[in-house]
Amino acid sequence: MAWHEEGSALVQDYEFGDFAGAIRFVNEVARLAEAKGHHPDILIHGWNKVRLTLSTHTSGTVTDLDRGLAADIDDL
Ligand SMILES: C[C@H](O)[C@H](O)[C@H]1CNC2=NC(N)=NC(=O)C2=N1
Repeated sequence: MAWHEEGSALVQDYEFGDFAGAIRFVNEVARLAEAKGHHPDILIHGWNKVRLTLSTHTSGTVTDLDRGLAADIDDL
């Protein structure tokens, strides 16, 4: 999977083996976001799927803060 632009945001979709796997991933992302002070929109759907949407609230655009968080999420 890869990040792609949707509107003025970076988006990536994930699928896990089960709901617990999706929640574990979301918790890892949450810890990362808290540490960086920069947060994605997180959608948990379809039992085992997660959609992360990244944009910078203050500008309404994709900034290096988003690109940096995306790269760190890829390293999880
Ligand atoms: C006060 C707090 O640090 C700010 O509101 C942070 C929180 N997390 C954030 N996350 C994102 N994606 N964009 C922001 O502009 C932003 N601002």
